[in-house]
Amino acid sequence: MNKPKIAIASDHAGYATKEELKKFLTDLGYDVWDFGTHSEESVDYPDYAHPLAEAVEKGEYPLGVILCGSGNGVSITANKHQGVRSALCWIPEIASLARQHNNANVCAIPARFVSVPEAKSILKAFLDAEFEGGRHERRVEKIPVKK
Ligand SMILES: O=C(CO)[C@H](O)[C@H](O)[C@H](O)COP(=O)(O)O
Repeated sequence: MNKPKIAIASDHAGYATKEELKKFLTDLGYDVWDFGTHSEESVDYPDYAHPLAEAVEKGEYPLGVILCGSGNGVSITANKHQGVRSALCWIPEIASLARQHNNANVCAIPARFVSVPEAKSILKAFLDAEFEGGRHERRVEKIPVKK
């Protein structure tokens, strides 16, 4: 089966883990695009989370991975985009549920609170899970704010 293209981004707090996850994903056969940042120099997470979320929103990437210290800054930013469902994933079980029940398309990882091996396990769980549909489909369809 073809593996989906994956977008990845972080701020400075997530940079080191992002680099490890890029290698991990590439070794698993995924086609990965890095939206930055490209060093540990202090940056502002929206400058990286918005471009990734725009690309996911446009359908250029079906899935994204974003990292910052807590995972909250990047996730809050990404969720401002219609069609993006970013979930804060700190253990593999939550990552699986984010796909199975919420059809999350962006996995937000708190880089200052998980080790690199934990981050890999979280991401693998996210990627291996599938949306279950059914009652969850009805709920996910109710998420967007109706104008
Ligand atoms: O936005 C965040 C909090 O939700 C991220 O964890 C950032 O990475 C963090 O705020 C960066 O903090 P720093 O003190 O500027 O390194």
